[in-house]
Amino acid sequence: MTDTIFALSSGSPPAAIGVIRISGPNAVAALEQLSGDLPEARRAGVRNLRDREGQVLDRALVIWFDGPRTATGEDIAEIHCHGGRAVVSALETTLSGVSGVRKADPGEFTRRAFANGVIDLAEAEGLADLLTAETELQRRAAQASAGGGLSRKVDGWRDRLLHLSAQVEAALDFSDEDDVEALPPGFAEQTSELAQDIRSALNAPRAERLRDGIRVVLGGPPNSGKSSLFNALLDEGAAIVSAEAGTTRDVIERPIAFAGIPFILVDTAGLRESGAGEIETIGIGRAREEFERADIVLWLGPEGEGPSGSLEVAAKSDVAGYGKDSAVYSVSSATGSGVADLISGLIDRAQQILPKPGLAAFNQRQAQTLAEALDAIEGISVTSDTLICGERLRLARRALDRLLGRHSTEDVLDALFGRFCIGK
Ligand SMILES: Nc1nc2c(ncn2[C@@H]2O[C@H](COP(=O)(O)OP(=O)(O)OP(=O)(O)O)[C@@H](O)[C@H]2O)c(=O)[nH]1
Ligand SMILES: [K+]
Ligand SMILES: [Mg+2]
Repeated sequence: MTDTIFALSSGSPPAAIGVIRISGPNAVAALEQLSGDLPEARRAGVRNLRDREGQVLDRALVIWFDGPRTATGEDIAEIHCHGGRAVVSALETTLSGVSGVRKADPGEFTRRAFANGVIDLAEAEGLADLLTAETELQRRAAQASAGGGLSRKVDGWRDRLLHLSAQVEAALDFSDEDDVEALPPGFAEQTSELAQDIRSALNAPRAERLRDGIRVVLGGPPNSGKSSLFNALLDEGAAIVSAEAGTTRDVIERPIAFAGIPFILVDTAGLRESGAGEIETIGIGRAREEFERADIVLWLGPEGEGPSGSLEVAAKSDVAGYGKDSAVYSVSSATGSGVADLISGLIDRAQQILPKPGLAAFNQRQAQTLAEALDAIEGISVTSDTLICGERLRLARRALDRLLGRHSTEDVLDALFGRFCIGK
């Protein structure tokens, strides 16, 4: 029989309330051992919870849900107790003493939900992202995946593949009669439309872009005002600023959200050909590496001398700076003027790079399986052998099934569910 698992699903104690979740065949019996009797299913009730000696451990709200119409697909019981460390620990000890009941591994509740078909793999991934979401944009994208938006899209493609397969089957059935395996008119078009839809989804930004944030690297010669601008954008004194050329020698990065969009600001050592000491020279090498990794480079140096594609910023606008004609942004970290405009500019750029707000975006793993599906579909042409068409459609469908976790391997599952904390 399946183990019954439990865990503190709320934040770590001490807290006002602690929620202990129990899931599995013995969940309801385990709760009843502590509470003596139970309210009706799906109705909350207040009960004294006792240990095996009959000592009252806490007076708490209890509720239970009969499976399979639950979050895990199993029977679930919940204890909403006082969130003190000792209260929670006494209840956990008592629960551990109930036979067939043990503490849950990280992500085990969600893994059961997946195993019992309550959610598919794409929804589980969305849920993992939702729990780690730190900005509004991350939350909305994760919500869309967790809510099944992405799965519905993939299911739609899968239905279209099934429809195409049916046409191939029909063509094969008739083929002995006149030796012509004619695919119906429209087959080629439907196939290429489907390929086009999947291709455009693949060309859209990946979900990881949202998770990792947009990397904005500040570059320029020593003393061009990079660290000062870095601090002004962060609104804190994270980086050392001084009149001495070569103040910043290492790469400093800080995450920040503008308009709910996650950014990583990166301050670098000023670039110079000579006069730099050993440590600064290493820093300059690192700065150049950062330019390669950057999504956006803000160039504070002389016009046209920055890495290609960088945004020209005229810094120190309160005093004579480089006086760049082509500077898109003119800022003064000393007075703050132009900083808000620069931030809006960063937001605009980020929106072009990131998935559209509220739309579920495919992550790297999902994109990989989508690319396999696309590859199989692209190999189909009207001139191909009908049997080969059928096989390719089947391969494409298998890839989409893997995306949704219908044929997932243990390592994929371990990697995903390991991302969850205990209690989820
Ligand atoms: N007036 C004025 N001075 C500024 C402004 N920004 C920076 N400075 C001054 O310029 C000098 C260099 O500033 P930093 O921010 O350290 O320059 P940096 O580019 O980080 O320099 P390195 O780390 O050495 O490469 C300091 O004395 C700052 O006070 C500004 O907007 N206006
Ligand atoms: K400096
Ligand atoms: Mg600096």
